[in-house]
Amino acid sequence: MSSLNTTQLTVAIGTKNPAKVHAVKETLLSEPLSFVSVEVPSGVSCQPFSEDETRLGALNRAKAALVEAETDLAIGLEGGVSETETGSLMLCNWGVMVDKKGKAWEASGLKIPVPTDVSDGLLKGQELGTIMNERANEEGTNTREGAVGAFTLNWISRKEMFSHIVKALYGQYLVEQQNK
Ligand SMILES: O=P(O)(O)OP(=O)(O)OP(=O)(O)OC[C@H]1O[C@@H](n2cnc3c(O)ncnc32)[C@H](O)[C@@H]1O
Ligand SMILES: [Mg+2]
Repeated sequence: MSSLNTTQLTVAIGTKNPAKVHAVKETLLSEPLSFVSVEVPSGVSCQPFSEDETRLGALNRAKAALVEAETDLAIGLEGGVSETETGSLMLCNWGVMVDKKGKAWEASGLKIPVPTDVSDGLLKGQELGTIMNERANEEGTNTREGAVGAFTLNWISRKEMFSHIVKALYGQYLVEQQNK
């Protein structure tokens, strides 16, 4: 595992959701980076319903956060669902990192089937966050363990899942710095 061999860089995170913010900060803790989190629009629907829409949401967040916070780099993370060929739903998650020169690095994360009782609600137009809160009988599950936590009995948390994406983004960024 390599590190960034340069002076301190600033990184914007395009959300205030702690599950995402902590995923970025904790994963990149040892790097010469400082972070700022900013609330930005995803530019897609509240409940993205395809890989492409989820990926675009992550890209839009990254671009908007870079402009808003005027940082060297920015990261956008977005959660959604995608439909399989047989009509069932999968949780899907995307991340995009951008720099000031307009370069972008992207990665998708874990995909896991959505149980039918949850997908029934999604297909009726309900948001995943709302369904998961009702199921758990508490608010804000999307800021903690998330749906992926509920579907795996917390063997994988939302933060951990996004952390994997952040590693993939940052690793690709480092490869490009090395090849310069
Ligand atoms: O504040 P932001 O960054 O928007 O955080 P969010 O939890 O709303 O996250 P997304 O916008 O990326 O997620 C899109 C939708 O999918 C829901 N969602 C996605 N993944 C989820 C998860 O693991 N647990 C609960 N809800 C999730 C979420 O509530 C939104 O309705
Ligand atoms: Mg959201």
